[in-house]
Amino acid sequence: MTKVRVSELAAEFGIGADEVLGLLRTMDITARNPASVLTDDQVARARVRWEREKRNRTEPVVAEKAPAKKKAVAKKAAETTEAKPAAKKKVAAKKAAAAEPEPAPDAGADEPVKTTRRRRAADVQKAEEEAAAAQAAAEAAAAAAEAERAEKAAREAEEAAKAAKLAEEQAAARARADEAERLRQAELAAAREAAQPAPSTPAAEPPKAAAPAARPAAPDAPRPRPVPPAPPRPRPVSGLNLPPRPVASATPGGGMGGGRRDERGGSGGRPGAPAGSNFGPNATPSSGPRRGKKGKRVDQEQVTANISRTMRQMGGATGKRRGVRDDSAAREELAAMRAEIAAREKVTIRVNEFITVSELAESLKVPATQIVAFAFKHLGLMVTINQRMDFDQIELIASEFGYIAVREEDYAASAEEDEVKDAAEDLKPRPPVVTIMGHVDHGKTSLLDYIRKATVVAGEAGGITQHIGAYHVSLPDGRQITFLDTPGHEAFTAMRARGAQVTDIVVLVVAADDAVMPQTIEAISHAKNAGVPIIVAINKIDLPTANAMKVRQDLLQHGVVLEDFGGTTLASEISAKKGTGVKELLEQILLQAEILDLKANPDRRATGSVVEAQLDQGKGAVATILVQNGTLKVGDDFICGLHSGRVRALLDERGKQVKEAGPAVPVQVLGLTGVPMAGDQFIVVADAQEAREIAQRRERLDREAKSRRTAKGAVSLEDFMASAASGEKRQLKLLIKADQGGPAEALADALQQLSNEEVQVEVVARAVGAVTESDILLAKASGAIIIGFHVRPDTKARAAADREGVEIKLYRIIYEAVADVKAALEGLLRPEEKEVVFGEAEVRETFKVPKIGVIAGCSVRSGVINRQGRARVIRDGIEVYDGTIGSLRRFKDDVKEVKEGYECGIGIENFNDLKVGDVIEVYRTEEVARTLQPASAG
Ligand SMILES: Nc1nc2c(ncn2[C@@H]2O[C@H](COP(=O)(O)OP(=O)(O)OP(=O)(O)O)[C@@H](O)[C@H]2O)c(=O)[nH]1
Repeated sequence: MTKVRVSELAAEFGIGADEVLGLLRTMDITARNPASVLTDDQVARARVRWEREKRNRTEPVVAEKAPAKKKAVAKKAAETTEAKPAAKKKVAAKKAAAAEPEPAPDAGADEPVKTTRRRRAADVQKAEEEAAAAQAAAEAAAAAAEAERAEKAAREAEEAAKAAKLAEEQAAARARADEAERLRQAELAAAREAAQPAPSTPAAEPPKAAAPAARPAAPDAPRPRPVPPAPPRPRPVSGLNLPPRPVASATPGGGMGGGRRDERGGSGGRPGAPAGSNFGPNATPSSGPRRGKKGKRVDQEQVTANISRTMRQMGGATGKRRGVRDDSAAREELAAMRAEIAAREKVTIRVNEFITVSELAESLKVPATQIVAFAFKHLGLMVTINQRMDFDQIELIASEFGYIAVREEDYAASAEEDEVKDAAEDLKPRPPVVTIMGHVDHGKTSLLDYIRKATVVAGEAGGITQHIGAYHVSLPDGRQITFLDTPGHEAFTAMRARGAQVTDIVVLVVAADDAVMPQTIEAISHAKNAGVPIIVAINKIDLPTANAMKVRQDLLQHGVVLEDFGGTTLASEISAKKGTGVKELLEQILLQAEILDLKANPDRRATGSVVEAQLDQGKGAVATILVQNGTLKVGDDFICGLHSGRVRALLDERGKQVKEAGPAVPVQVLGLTGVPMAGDQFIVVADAQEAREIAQRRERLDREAKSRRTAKGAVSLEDFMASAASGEKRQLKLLIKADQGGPAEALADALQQLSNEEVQVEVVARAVGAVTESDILLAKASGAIIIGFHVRPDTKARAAADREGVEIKLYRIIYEAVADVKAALEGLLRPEEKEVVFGEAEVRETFKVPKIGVIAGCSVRSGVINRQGRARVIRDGIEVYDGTIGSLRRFKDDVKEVKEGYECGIGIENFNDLKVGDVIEVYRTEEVARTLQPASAG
């Protein structure tokens, strides 16, 4: 970890250390003084925040320029009218007042004005009352003359408009739209003014803060007599928080600007366009229900709505007198806007939050390595190619590469379902939902297993037998906790990526004989980003090398302040192996849950999230749903991701049928029309027809979104050869998985060295472990081929590879892998040896048979175990032996084959190290004549 002090960060940002300390405070990062040392994670977060802060700071500056310009225009208009008869001057002053942007505190209001405003604040109430009285009295007197005056004022306003013509021409098309609206407001204001009493009352005196633009028109010019110094703006309007009409007239483009003001970095911005739409009280309302917190993202609908509103406004303001000229102005305006939208569309990328670096790279059409380098250099973030990023980071990176990132909702799910708010009295306490995270081998699985076994209530038939991705346990006192049985951050982020925030508490497992490791840090930042409290489980304290204090101190370095150090994070010292301290850990979880005051309403239609889903040969599509609110019952119609259905049956984690499941209870749901994705929302609806319609709509939206994405197809070595033969310069991307780190590196090096001027080998990722589904997805996204060395794909990965068309090449000798890739590079691929897997059996028990060796009592998981085939033994996804079957028996009989679902005894020739849990895969190899396939498109 590099040490970065606050003062160094301040120097890097070019601001004071105090300011950095302030920034850190807003991010809940404790740093006492400029010499305080920050962790890498904190530095990275501070950089991201500062980048955002910097942008926010620069935007108002740009915005302020426009008001200044407007002010000048208004002043000019006022000055022009100054020379004209006095009656006109009044209108000009009025107009100038109307044209003056709202002197919002951030719009650069000068200090005296502020002081005046403060001084007057106390008088406001009184003045208001007086003004109201005066206005009421005057209204009666002025009513008769009102119509005549209004007409006159309208004529004057037209004159004023002519006077402002010069200014209008200088302004851009947008300014013209503003002007039209301003004119309309001027007419209204003039009419209103006509109804006001002529003499100034204390209340009628315009406050300087409210109408500063009136001043340039008034000060030195001798006031022409016939017209009394009529108040440009009546005080009641400005003094109170009433809808500030004249100010509103100053920024009719606020709405327009709302849709256009995202021109960060100047993209698409036109000179003279009033960028000032992000100031003034009406700027925000006019920007509509914008998603996201910053309100500066492009919103196509918003822009379109603004165009039509501008058209309406222009039509309303022009009337017959200005019809012809403004019609063409409107057309011009519209054409300019359309061009602008089209230009912006070109640099707009639509992304789902939490897309991976490689997906982002694909959208930005740059190599992923550039993004990795940029994130490291400028944001201080160490990202890997398949790491997911949050929207702020995506937005920053996209803007660096000249794109505007727009958040794309998955299937606009929320808009469709009516959000029923629960009354406080309907809410009842619910169990907490816990996810266990931590570094590899720190003991997550062991802890989950121990809890699962230890907390099974005595007498519960069979205990927890099914792995359904989640289970809930009852403590002796009846309190319950739900555990998501998918340890690791991937499941957590994958669910968050789809908008499902199901976890209430994260248990962070750190091995006491190790230290805080990269994945521990990652887990901390995942939990913090999601705003989920952490409980630390310091594991393996039974080991003599355990040093719990070191773990505590390490965690402090990473912003996790345990209770012992005066923080709020709870921690337990446990041994997942022996069960020591696990009870205390569960107590802490329940304590934390009490603090969180978790509640849900069980008496409503259920909503939940998909934890896991798969296609079961017997049951069809099956999904584990964690009910988040309401109660799910058999027979309920529902919509789930892109699918709909009716609950046919509900199964709990013991495989038992249940009739219903309440909040925070996980259940397996049967009756889906398709397999949803983890994190998909599950919503019970009143009407089956409605569910089907929503599902169809979502499917269409999903298809559209998919086709928008520039998906790259999967490649195979054959494809690569074909294109190599056609003479294209190509890149062969590889994803390497090996049983150990050393061979992975060695293989990567050896393969990369095959690159030459015409062809290049790029290793997109190398890692240790079995080939998993996420490897397939990464390979698909980056157009890579998977090279497995001494590892096997699991069943899910194999299915995914078939589905996605990703090629997996498995090797046991580095030389063979290198030779194959080399042959592919040279366009000389040897006939392919294709492997056909007959079936898989899982070892349930082992027996030592004298003179024969170890026989494994197995259950055939899939396919057929065939005596003729070769057998390989797989332990934890890693191949440990490859040989032939020595004996295959069912009961006492030797058999040729055993089918799925049956039990049998298997002996492997010359291999006695079979263990419970091993998988025996039986296969045969075939030599297949190589065919060149056309490149498949995604
Ligand atoms: N001595 C001791 N060993 C433990 C304890 N908890 C886990 N282990 C061992 O640590 C190793 C890793 O434990 P796992 O539970 O598989 O760790 P994990 O974090 O789930 O690992 P991954 O699934 O690979 O991420 C296993 O060999 C466990 O037996 C413990 O409390 N004490």
